[in-house]
Amino acid sequence: MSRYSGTSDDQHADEIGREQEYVSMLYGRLDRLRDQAAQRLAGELRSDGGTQQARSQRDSTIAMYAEQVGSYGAVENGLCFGRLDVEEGAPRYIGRIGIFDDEGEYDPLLIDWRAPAARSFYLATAASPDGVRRRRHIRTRFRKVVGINDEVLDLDAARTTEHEGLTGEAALLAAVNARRTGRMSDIVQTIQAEQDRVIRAELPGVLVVQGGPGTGKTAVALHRAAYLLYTYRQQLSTRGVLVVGPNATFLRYISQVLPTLAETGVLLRTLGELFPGVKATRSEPATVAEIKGRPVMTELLAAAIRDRQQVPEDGMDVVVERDTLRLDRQTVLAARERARRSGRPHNLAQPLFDIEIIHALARQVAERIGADPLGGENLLEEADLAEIRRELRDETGVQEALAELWPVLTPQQLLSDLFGSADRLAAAGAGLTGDELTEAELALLRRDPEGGFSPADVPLLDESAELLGEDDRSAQALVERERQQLIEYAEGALEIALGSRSIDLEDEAEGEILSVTDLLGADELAERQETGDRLTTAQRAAADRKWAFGHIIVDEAQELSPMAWRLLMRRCPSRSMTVVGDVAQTGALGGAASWRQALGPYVADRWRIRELSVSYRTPAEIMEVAGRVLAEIDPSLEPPRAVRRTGVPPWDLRVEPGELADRLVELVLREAGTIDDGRLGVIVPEGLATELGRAITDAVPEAAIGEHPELESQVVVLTVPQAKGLEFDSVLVVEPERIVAESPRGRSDLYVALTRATQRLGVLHCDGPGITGR
Ligand SMILES: Nc1ncnc2c1ncn2[C@@H]1O[C@H](COP(=O)(O)OP(=O)(O)OP(=O)(O)O)[C@@H](O)[C@H]1O
Repeated sequence: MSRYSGTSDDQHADEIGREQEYVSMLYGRLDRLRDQAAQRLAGELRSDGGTQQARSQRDSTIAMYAEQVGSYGAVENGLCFGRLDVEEGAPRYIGRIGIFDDEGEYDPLLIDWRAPAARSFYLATAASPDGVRRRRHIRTRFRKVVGINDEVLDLDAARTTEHEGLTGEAALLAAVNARRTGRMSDIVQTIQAEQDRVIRAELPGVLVVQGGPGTGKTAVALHRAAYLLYTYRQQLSTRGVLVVGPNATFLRYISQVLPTLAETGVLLRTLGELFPGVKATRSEPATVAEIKGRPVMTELLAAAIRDRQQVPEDGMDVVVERDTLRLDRQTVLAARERARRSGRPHNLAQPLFDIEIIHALARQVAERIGADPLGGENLLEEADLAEIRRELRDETGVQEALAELWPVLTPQQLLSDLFGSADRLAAAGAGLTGDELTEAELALLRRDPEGGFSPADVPLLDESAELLGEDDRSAQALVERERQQLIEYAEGALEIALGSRSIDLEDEAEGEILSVTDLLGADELAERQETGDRLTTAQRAAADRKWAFGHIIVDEAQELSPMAWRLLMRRCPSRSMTVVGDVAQTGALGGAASWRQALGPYVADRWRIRELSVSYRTPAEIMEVAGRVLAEIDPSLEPPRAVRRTGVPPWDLRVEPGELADRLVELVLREAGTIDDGRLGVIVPEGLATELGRAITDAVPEAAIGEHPELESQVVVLTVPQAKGLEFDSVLVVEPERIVAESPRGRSDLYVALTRATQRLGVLHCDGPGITGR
């Protein structure tokens, strides 16, 4: 399909020289743009805000310039990476951002890779050149052009191609063979056609991107976020984009990609971070997490809430001053029915319950103190009754009774109380059938109330918040009080102003009130307003449980439980989502067996799927080994096609159990020596992680181990759940059979472990036949 143009060394050097001139000119423009933005930012920061409205505008201007300064800095490396020579018109230079000539006709000097005019850079082929004669990849280091690769698109070349379907083959192979750094890089220079179609798919609806390991799902998902923000900026800048990843280590691994694409406003979160105010770090067995992920949990939580709406068998006494009032069972039952019938969530129905109980108690008091000694009607009037009710509300005994019968609950309280008590669990689970949740499973949920929450608790907290209803009356009351204060202030000032001027209040009052409040705006109210305004969309979204995102991207989505999907769907009422994963790599017990099963409850069959078929990470030699494991998981699944061979076959080494640690250390040292400044991943069974980690750090002190290993270290020791989504130049897999035995979905975990290497794979095992065949 393509051919590299044959040029002499001199011609090549000339070409590089010419491109250098152009690229230098672009960097000059970039510097000017950055300086301008920095100056404007400094100017805005120096100016005082003026009116409240002006301050708010100034804040968004400051945020805009600050973002511009940041993104002009972030695109420094590889600013311009491509050039298209077309049949008609001047060559088009393609880069990370768009830059225009600010003199004359305002021509594009550099076209943003996301713009329609850049698209043929990724799609044009010899068979379908789309007006393109030549595609050039420009390689730069810092600001220096260090190489160019040309493809001339003509049909003759199409017949001689080796790697069918690849665009920018030389640049692509250079990228996939490059040493890893411990941080994911962007792929903007070498996006392939099947990936481009995913990245540029339209915004609405749920798009599933299914693909085997190393097919670029994560890379594509992040580039799609950048593309959507560019193309639908208006729509998405106010609602924001959320990217959900499997764990904190993975999010750190991908965190550089969007900034280098000049996008800083995307919120990256694990599922465990999606309930503001809760840090879900508690660990728990996979079996417990699986139970918590089942849809039946909604019923369990609803029952747990109903169980908190108490009706004492024998009624209860309420001590008020020196008197004892009686709440009989019937009265409490009637109050509960009333409150439940309102259909409001628990916390919002509480005031109704409260009113019923207070009325019943007030009637008792009235009967005692207002009874007519002559046997006539009660002597108290409605105003007296109202006073009695007011006083009752302030009584500690009444408040305690109300809190016992119908407590206002936070989601955290509800869950801690439920899981902390066998009795509460039994009461909540009483109405469920054994098919939904067995007694033994229910008992597994029991835990120490101390110790915080686990990631699998987060969807349950969210569900509880929905079922309980958030009692934002106090927040609303505060806002209302502030508003009233503002009006009173303004009215007071207006009176003074009016006293000294004779104007017609009818005509002028409204405008006058505004200007007076403006004058008073430098007080604390305005300050509070200012802090609110300065938050970015991502920050506001992170702090707000009910935030509705404009688009959600879910990576490693196969791991999500049904309860996790419920949470995400709540955060995305528009159902504009990109769901990225591989059902063959599902590790979590409660994860998806199919996309239909995961998404069906929310969008029925209104979702579309795109498949990625080429693995850019895993070389053919390693893919053959991994493919055999995949066939054991499901013979109908096809492994992705590897983009290259490395000529380095994967190997097995059988060792005696007593010498595993020593031999592993030897191999770590050997492998580290073969990959220069690349990265070595050692993937171990969970049960051996501490012991082997210690043996390795004794020999290589800078090796990274533990719960959040530093991926930039040359040697990193991890378990399979930690290694998900990551990659290393060389990988050592230790005791594969133990990895299989230990994990809930054994073979899938082994498949993940075997597909983490970009170059070299070795397997160490104590028993069994080995898995690489060498
Ligand atoms: N078009 C491309 N050009 C250059 N490199 C690419 C391209 N596509 C993918 N890669 C590289 O391939 C590697 C694997 O990509 P990525 O991690 O996105 O795959 P994945 O499908 O998410 O894998 P997994 O399912 O194993 O997590 C990354 O190093 C990525 O940069």
